Amino acid sequence: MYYFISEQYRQRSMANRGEIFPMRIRVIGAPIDLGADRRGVDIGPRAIRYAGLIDQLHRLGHSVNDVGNINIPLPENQPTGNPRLKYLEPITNLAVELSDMVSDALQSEEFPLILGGDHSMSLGSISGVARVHKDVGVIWVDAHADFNVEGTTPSGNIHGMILAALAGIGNEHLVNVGGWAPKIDKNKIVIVGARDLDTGEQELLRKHNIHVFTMSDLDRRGISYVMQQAIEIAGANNGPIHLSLDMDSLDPREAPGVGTPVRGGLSYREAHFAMEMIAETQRMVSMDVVEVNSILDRENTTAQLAVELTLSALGKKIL
Ligand SMILES: NC(=[NH2+])NCCC[C@H](N)C(=O)O
Ligand SMILES: [Mn+2]
Ligand SMILES: [Mn+2]
Repeated sequence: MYYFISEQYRQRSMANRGEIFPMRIRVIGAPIDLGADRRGVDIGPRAIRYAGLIDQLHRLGHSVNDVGNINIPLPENQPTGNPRLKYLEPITNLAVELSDMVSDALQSEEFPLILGGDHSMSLGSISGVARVHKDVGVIWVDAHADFNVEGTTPSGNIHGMILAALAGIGNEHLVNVGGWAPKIDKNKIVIVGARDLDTGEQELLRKHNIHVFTMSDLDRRGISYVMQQAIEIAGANNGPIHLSLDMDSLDPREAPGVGTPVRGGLSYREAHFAMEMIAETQRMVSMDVVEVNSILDRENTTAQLAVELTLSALGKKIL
């Protein structure tokens, strides 16, 4: 079975050598940092644009509609609320707004590219995609699983709970954002690059049989095998795929500008190849790039890498 699919990919990528599939891309900035402890991811969308995102997408042959950033309230002006679910209210408010923006982009036949911000913004982006593509699967590339709930979180930071919420697990306000749940079929969720899971989170992942490819799996099987499997699971029956790229999936030597760095991550080439494989499928319908923390970054390196990886995911090839 998987030989058949890999043969298909091979032929498709051969056929497209040197050409890209031109798309209309709608760029949406979600400079939220309420889901994480470290201030600095709120500059992420600006840093990614500054690193040349729009211009390079144009050069690749795409057309781009950059609608700017969503307004996010400052943490200083917000009550923290429940310490196990910090800033729940403004985070769910943003999710509703972003969800509308993302489904609107898709209805206008534009590809939503959402720039974070911390990973809590994916509650909105993925809800918006799932409203239009009911069968969408998610490839979550991350050092973390973001599968905590109120009772397992070590930090109270909601960015560590978002994937569980999308699968219908956790606090009802997070789970039912927009008035419906679950957003994603948990059998179509795949985590790639995991290496820092909390104890209660591990139990939840096992209990719900979530597909997780850890860094050990990657060492054992290689990025090509892992991504092939990830694409088959998230994109079952040739279905649509959403990619959520947390920049802390990369090794901190490549991506120092993230709030929660963990050693032993994806290499530069592994990350690019993963993106290239997703591009080859031509089934990605939307993408998030999150957790670029400019205060911790070195000369915008992480934002530049975010741009490079986005280009690979959107069709850039070496030859
Ligand atoms: N999107 C992220 N960077 N998440 C980090 C989560 C870290 C930790 N597991 C927590 O729940 O607090
Ligand atoms: Mn994350
Ligand atoms: Mn992470």
